[in-house]
Amino acid sequence: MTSSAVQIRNLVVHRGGRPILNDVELTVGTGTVTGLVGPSGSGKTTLMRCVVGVQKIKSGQVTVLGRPAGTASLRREVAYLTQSPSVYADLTVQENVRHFAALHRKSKRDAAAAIERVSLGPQAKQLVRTLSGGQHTRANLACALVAEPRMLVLDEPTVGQDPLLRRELWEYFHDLARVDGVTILVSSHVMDEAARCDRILLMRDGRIIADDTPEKIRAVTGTADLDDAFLRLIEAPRIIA
Ligand SMILES: Nc1ncnc2c1ncn2[C@@H]1O[C@H](COP(=O)(O)OP(=O)(O)OP(=O)(O)O)[C@@H](O)[C@H]1O
Repeated sequence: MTSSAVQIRNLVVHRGGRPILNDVELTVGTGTVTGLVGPSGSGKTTLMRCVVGVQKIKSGQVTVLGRPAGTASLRREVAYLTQSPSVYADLTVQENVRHFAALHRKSKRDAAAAIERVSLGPQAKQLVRTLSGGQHTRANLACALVAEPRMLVLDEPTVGQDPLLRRELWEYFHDLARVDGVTILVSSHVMDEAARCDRILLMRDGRIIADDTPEKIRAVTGTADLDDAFLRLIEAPRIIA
């Protein structure tokens, strides 16, 4: 039986007095990898913040793993990787990951495994502030992974990563989904990454304007290339409600 990890109904969010999400409806199946794409400012981060439960909403419902988003018990089950890394700059990678491991009652071995997962073994004893941008993001990811969350919400996790690491991270995300049933919601600006998702949500002006598999999105727009497909959808005449 496929259950849903996320259910969003009639979600409206205003920020700075302006509507940012407009009546978003969404169901995300458990153990799937869903990609969130769309122009800068279209509302991807805001939608992810709603799922994590850190965004004030104007109206609607957001249910995550059967509970209202933001419920205290979800903090251990939903990990959120933001665009601004939240690891401690003056601690080493290992100290950071061990700290998050302890918060989630995980062992030092779990911490070491998470560090290996993101290929930071050689930098384990390095202070976070001396890491490169891509390494910094991976240190943050290791801190999220060590909790073994049931849901991972990742805001552009592969920014600054080289192609080999990007591929490894995506393979790992898919393993987590398929093998462990982890639900993954991930934003990206890179279309070849979006193509790796089971399903793509394309946002424009705070609405989901396309929601399908990469193959179907290509077919519907009559293009072989996802970049072109998205441009066609983004540039299509706006629907007047
Ligand atoms: N604190 C805030 N106050 C007012 N407006 C905000 C605030 N945070 C975000 N916004 C606005 O909300 C809109 C959506 O922002 P959001 O960060 O969700 O977009 P995004 O699709 O994730 O963009 P990007 O791809 O550039 O990260 C933008 O127009 C942004 O300027």
